[in-house]
Amino acid sequence: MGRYRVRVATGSFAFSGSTNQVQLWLVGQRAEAELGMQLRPTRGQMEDFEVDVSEDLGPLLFVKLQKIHLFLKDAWFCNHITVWTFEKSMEKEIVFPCYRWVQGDGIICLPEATAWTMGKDVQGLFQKHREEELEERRRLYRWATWKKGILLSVDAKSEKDLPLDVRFHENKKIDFEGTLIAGMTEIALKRTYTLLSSWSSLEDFDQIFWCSKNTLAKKVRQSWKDDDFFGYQFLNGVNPTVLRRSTSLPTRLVIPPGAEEIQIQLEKKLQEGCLFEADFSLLDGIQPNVIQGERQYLAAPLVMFKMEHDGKLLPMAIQLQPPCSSSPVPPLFLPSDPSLTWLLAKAWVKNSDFQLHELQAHLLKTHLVAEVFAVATMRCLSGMHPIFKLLIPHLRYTLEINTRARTKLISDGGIFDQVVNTGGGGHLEVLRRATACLTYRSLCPPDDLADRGLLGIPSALYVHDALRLWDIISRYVQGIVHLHYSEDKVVQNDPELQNWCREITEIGLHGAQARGFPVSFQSRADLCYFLTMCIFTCTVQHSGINQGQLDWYAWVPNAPCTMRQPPPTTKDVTLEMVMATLPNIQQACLQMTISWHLGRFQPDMVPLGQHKEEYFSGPGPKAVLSFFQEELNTLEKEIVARNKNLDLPYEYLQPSRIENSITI
Ligand SMILES: CC/C=C\C/C=C\C/C=C\C/C=C\C/C=C\CCCCCC(=O)O
Ligand SMILES: [Fe+2]
Repeated sequence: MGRYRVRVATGSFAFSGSTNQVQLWLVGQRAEAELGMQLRPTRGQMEDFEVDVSEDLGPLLFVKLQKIHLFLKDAWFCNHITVWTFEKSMEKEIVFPCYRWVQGDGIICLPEATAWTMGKDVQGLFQKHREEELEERRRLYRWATWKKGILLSVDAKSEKDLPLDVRFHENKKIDFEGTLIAGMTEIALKRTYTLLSSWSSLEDFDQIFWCSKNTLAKKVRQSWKDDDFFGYQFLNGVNPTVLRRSTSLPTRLVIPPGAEEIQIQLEKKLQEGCLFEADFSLLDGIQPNVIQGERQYLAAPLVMFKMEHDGKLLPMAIQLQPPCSSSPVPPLFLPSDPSLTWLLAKAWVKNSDFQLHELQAHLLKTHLVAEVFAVATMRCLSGMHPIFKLLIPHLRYTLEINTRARTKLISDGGIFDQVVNTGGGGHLEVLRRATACLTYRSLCPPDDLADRGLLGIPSALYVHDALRLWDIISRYVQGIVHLHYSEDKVVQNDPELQNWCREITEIGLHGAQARGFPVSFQSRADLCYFLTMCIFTCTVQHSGINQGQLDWYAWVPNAPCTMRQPPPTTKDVTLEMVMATLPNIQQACLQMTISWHLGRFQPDMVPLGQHKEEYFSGPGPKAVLSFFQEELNTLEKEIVARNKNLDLPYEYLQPSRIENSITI
């Protein structure tokens, strides 16, 4: 009974509006009313109207909507519906978030925005809605085993099989596909340009080093041979995930006869606590690719580093293959070796680092893990659930980019098969091995960085920024969790949440409880830690691992995607051997293009914490989000100020450059 003002907000990106008409209902605790109006939602518009309702609806619970079409079904992207009621001359605003496509002619039911756990709904007002919603979502988002031994993924053969709500919007799709076409055109031009020229010296890589490069890439081209630049990359480059402080000399480090001096030096550095290692044993025994009939080669190196007083990390020794009883002790390559020998040994390390970076750190530990969070969230948490509202902005576009990776990047005949030496199946085995040793601790920087002995190193900029961001995210998460869970018991008694946790660990992560992942949450603290890890992985960690592809991989000799000759077993290395080993022109061009495609700034990127969707209602969650944004802003300023004094600014974890979800 009374007058209602209704506002319908339509999305602003291409095709958000609809030529179809929309019918609305208001559903209250006592009755529901069909609003005798039909509107045609216009892109980017708020459409307001007032209606008089003769029945007493009671407190509003839902808005229902249905799209009516005559001929053409024209999807509509609804942002939200807002209703104002007038009671005792007081105006009350009630928001019904949608942020979804309204398709077909089914009726969609939008509950009011207040986040409710099931336990809070003592009258069971929303129970039926939640059950139906989750039943529908479980039908739409199904788990699939893409390859045995790898994390489960969403069931979609191509991006076209995905529900429209998780597809790229038109602008993102055009940008993604357009850039690929531009990249392929660039390769064709480079191939023509290099057709008649030789490919016999390192400087010949300059012939393709145009387009797809930037300031840092040019610096890499200048400095890639320097030992301190090589070491720097293990702290603050595209892959800061392999380095660890040594607590003893690695057992695989067998010292060959005549190299006893290096053992003394290593032991000294170990005593001083400044010996570090990067071990690529995970690659040992992986079958290398065969590209266009030519066998490629792989190594599984170990690099020992020392840290100088000024924070520089310098390589001391490189062993390219682990010792094996049937072969002579592998040589140790040293900075004192002939310059080309040492350079080739470092190039082998960087090729191995490329594999672990892209497959373990990037694909598995950000993209695929985030996909598990996304599928479990869609299957287990109602849109009314506070944790759904918290996480959903951090899951945008992840299912589509991962589906594209499975069809174009790591697929049969995909980019890995075409130009990477783990391609042709080895890359899947690396993913399997990395999955088998994926631990919860390794996804949580306070644990991971402590385990790797990397705390308290002033020159470790990734470490510094990652820990700051972890703390900021954890305060944000705590703010939201404490608003909705008054005590640990409420966490324990939340069936949707507990089911979500179990589905992630037992199903999506493939039985990861033995590796420390929880199967239930016993306290608010447990829950906050896990959610901090989820958001950190989907935002900070991915940005730290993804953006540098453009900078560090454009100059191909710095991180070759494949190696065409076996690793050296002696110190006699010639330029011919180096050039015959590094990628050929075609491989190098494709590496540059794909690195640019994946690492460049995304035009539609949403920075961390800056999403515009308002899933929550009320002042509490708004204040928590504002505080999060303030803290990010303060960190932004600190990082900018710090970077001003550095030769090589570390910008990947500057909050304005961190994307709110994994979209590329
Ligand atoms: C030379 C290869 C360089 C880097 C790529 C390696 C790993 C990246 C890891 C995750 C990226 C995730 C998703 C990317 C999705 C699709 C890429 C599409 C490439 C398509 C090329 C094409 O032929 O269409
Ligand atoms: Fe990525």
